[in-house]
Amino acid sequence: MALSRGLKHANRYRKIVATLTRHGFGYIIQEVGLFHVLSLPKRLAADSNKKETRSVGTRIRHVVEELGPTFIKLGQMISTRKDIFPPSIIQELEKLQDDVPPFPFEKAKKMIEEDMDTSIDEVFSEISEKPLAAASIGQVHWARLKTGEEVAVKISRPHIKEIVEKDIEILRDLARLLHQRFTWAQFYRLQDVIEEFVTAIRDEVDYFVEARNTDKVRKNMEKFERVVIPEIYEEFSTKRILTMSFFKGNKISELSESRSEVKKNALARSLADAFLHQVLIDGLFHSDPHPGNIIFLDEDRAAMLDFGQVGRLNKAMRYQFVSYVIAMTRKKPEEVAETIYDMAEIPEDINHDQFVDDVEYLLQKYYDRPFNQVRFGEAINDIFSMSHRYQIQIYKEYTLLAKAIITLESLLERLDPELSIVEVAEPYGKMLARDRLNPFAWLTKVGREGKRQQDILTDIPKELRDALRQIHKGVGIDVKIPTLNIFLNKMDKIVNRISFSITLLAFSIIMVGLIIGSTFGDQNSILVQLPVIEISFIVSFFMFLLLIYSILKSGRF
Ligand SMILES: Nc1ncnc2c1ncn2[C@@H]1O[C@H](COP(=O)(O)OP(=O)(O)OP(=O)(O)O)[C@@H](O)[C@H]1O
Repeated sequence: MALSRGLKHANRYRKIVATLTRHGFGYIIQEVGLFHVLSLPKRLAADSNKKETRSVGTRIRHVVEELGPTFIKLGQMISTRKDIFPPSIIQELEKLQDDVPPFPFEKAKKMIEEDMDTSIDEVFSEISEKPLAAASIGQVHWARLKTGEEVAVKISRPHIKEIVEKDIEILRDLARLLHQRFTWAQFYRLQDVIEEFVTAIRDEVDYFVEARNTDKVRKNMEKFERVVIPEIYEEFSTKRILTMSFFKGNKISELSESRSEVKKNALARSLADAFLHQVLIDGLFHSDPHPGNIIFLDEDRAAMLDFGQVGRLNKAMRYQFVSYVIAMTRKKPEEVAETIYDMAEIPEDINHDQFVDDVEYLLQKYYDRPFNQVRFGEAINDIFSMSHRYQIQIYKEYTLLAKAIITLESLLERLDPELSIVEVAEPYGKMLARDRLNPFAWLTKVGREGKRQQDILTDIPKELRDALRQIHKGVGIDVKIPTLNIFLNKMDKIVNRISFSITLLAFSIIMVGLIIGSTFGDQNSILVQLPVIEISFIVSFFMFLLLIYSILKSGRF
């Protein structure tokens, strides 16, 4: 299969192989047999044995820089996987910039006219020929709509989709070959990394995805006055063109002199607040809040840009993550390990005791410091990286979140070094815990589940009863069964009793919820509320057992 694809994209393959070889990775190409398959010149094979003095990280960076957008994006993604890759490689890949030379305005104009099916003057009354920024996937131009609004127009690089798709095929082949031949490729889960990357980059080259994400986040954040999200102009957006409201303001580097400490502190808090709301309440968050994606507007407002890549966490995952954070702040290694198990795929033969020891060792680093003085993202990530050594595969939603927290924290630190993201998170964590305890949420859930069980329990026997009644009446069958009537009546009773027990169970759970909800209410910190959740389940469970016991004991079944 690799061979046919190799031939299909032979030129691109040759370019990739030649670049890898030039930077000292020829031995890998030789090992997977590509020299032979691509009939590469002998000179390249000779090059592959050259002695290298540069570090592996530097050479990987040079390779991806030379191979263009797809590889630069891959390098950037790898640089965020501190849980998997060694620091020497991460540090080099973090240097990857994607300000690349812009493509000519004429090409941008052509794409706008093709996609809008009209002349550019019909869409914009003004558009700057020089882009505001040019990145590996696209570039951004300032423009004014005919209706007068200022907009930012993001236009993708010509043929970027085709380039990316071709590279994806090659990358998948290479990852598979490497996985077959090298244990390091298995250890770093290269094939999984590539698949994750494929999903991410396909989203990035399709601006409809970014438009949808931006729109959702904007709606979720409507109440936030201090953090704003661009409005998308759908009628002027396509897969290759994204038109959104333009924000005039400063980047963080331009901010330092012009604003007071108080304003900067307020900005830091608003940004942290907005981000944590996205993570813990909405479950849809900006996955890369780096300085280029934040524009500081008037006084104490900021805009968040670029929702090409977002993170998603469902309610259960949000709760898991909060539990993990709480276990860390409590500095309880055993609890941290248990919560990690809920956030990852774990090998069956994991050495639990040793893992807990290692967690404890890492937590030691933070023992003598209050948590508000700890770089929280780094702390989360330290444990994720150590987990990888135990072949624990943390789900990507959490690693993406850890990376986003690290990125945001380093930005916030420049605005307000005293701000603790954990402190800002506490009310949201409480809200999440309270939501779990909320008897009305339980009521809906239990009601829904109870109804489902009841339907199953009543439907199946009903069908059975109907069938038996048909037999009893002798429809189509000539046999009468005298005892069947007694059996059918008994069955009706069983069904009624089961329905009754489910109703009773639902009721008991709701009662426990109400009691606990009203007892603990608001006053307690989330740290106290969590065991309450466990207790409530235990109490419900015992009430259920009691119920079953009393039903059985009554002997009426
Ligand atoms: N709505 C906007 N208002 C003002 N400036 C904007 C807007 N959108 C983008 N920009 C400018 O363009 C730059 C690049 O935008 P954006 O990050 O969305 O592009 P990108 O192609 O996704 O880049 P990257 O791949 O680096 O994330 C921003 O840093 C900002 O300077």
